[in-house]
Amino acid sequence: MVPADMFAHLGSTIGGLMFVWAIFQQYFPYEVRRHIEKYSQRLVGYVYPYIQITFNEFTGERLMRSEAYSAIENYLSSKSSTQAKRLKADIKNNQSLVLSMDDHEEVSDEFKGVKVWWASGKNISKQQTFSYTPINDEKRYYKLNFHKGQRELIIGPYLTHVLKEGKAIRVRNRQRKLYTNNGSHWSHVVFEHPATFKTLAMEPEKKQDIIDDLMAFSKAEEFYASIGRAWKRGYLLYGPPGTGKSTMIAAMANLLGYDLYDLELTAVKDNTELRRLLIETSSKSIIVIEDIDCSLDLTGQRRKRKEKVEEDEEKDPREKLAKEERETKPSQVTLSGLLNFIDGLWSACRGERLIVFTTNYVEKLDAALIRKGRMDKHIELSYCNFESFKVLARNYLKLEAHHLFPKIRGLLEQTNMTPADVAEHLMPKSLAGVAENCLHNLIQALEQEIENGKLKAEEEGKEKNSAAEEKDQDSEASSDRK
Ligand SMILES: Nc1ncnc2c1ncn2[C@@H]1O[C@H](COP(=O)(O)OP(=O)(O)OP(=O)(O)O)[C@@H](O)[C@H]1O
Ligand SMILES: [Mg+2]
Repeated sequence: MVPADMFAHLGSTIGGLMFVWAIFQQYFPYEVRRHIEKYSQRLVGYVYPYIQITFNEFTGERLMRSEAYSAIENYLSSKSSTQAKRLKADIKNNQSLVLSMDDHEEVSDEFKGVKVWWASGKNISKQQTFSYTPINDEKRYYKLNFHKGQRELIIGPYLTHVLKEGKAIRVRNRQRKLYTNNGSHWSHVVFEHPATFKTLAMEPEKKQDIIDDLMAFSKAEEFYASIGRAWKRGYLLYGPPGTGKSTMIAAMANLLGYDLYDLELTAVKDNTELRRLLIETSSKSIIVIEDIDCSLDLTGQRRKRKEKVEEDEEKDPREKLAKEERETKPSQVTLSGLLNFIDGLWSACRGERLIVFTTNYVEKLDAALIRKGRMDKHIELSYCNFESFKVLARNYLKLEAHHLFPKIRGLLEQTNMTPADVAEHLMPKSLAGVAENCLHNLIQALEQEIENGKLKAEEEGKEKNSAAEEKDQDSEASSDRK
């Protein structure tokens, strides 16, 4: 047969088939057609060894976006970017580019040595509706294909794994927020502090210990549930101003991917308001109360009460706290209110919460406030030592070692300078700032500090001497009078 004839033949065959199909559709009763489709699918089912699950984007009345669908989308995004040939790009949360596979793409995945395939697709519904706003009538879905021998593994553990991982990815990618309370309401801004534990200047072992503690906490949901405790942990950060307390809180939030709630106690009217604010905090958050010693003179309040109620010391401490609460003015947050919330309130709330207190004067704080169980971990941030200096030099000057380091080490041991001050001197003063100049600046400043320290000590010594002399003279005079 010549090619032209062949095409003519093929054309007429196709035409014939289409004609038969049209007749079939039009004249075969619906019932018969349905039966034929049903049995042909069953027949395919006997020979075709794969199982298919469909996850639609919208479930129910198309109002709710399926949680499973978005979890799968997140889960597949990393696989799509390496496997799929056609990708869709989108910027989510104003943050990073998120890639997902385009319609009718397929990617494979492996779970415990079993291979599965994911395909994306869409149905376009032909329904005609009239509306002022255009309705997107595309219904997207993901289809999961796997061998029927693996049914149990895939439907059980694998799908659980996909959904859990997908949700975790969403949490990691979400945009985090910094909340501050404006009276009794939280308002928020996007949290984008760049601090990390890597750039935080402190002794490496101490730093690692804190990181381990945080990571263990964030993974300990089951443990906390099993011992019957609320999933929370309290940190107390203390040290002089400029030693990195606020910086460390930002680093914690960045490490764990938590939101930050900066609670300004002085702006809270009373305990009811405090309770409302705390209940409104979401899970995966760090609640920060800065300068706890300055907030509302909490310690003073308690001490005064203590003196008053000294006589009924043997009574139940809970009663004492309640009494104290009654006695204080209604327009104030009390220490007992705060303690109660830290202790008990969150048992009723799901999800993990860190609560961080900072102070410059740990010795001023009431022992009840910082006992273990309330503040589980006490972290001291202190003056800059050589280990911390090395971190700063690495951050600011990209220096690992330098011939001036030993000298700086010696000077740091003789004086107290905060990391904030050291960092200030390592800041290049001009764009062309040379590392060596910065180090010289620092050395100068340190020597100046040491000099100042000596002068101060001398003066204090003199004052002491003269005071002692005066005292001597006074006592001599009084003994003379006698
Ligand atoms: N340990 C540190 N590591 C890195 N940078 C630090 C450190 N300590 C201080 N800094 C720098 O100094 C600045 C001030 O530090 P920060 O605000 O964290 O101090 P603070 O301890 O919270 O002080 P305050 O008690 O006054 O609130 C920060 O911007 C940071 O750049
Ligand atoms: Mg601070």
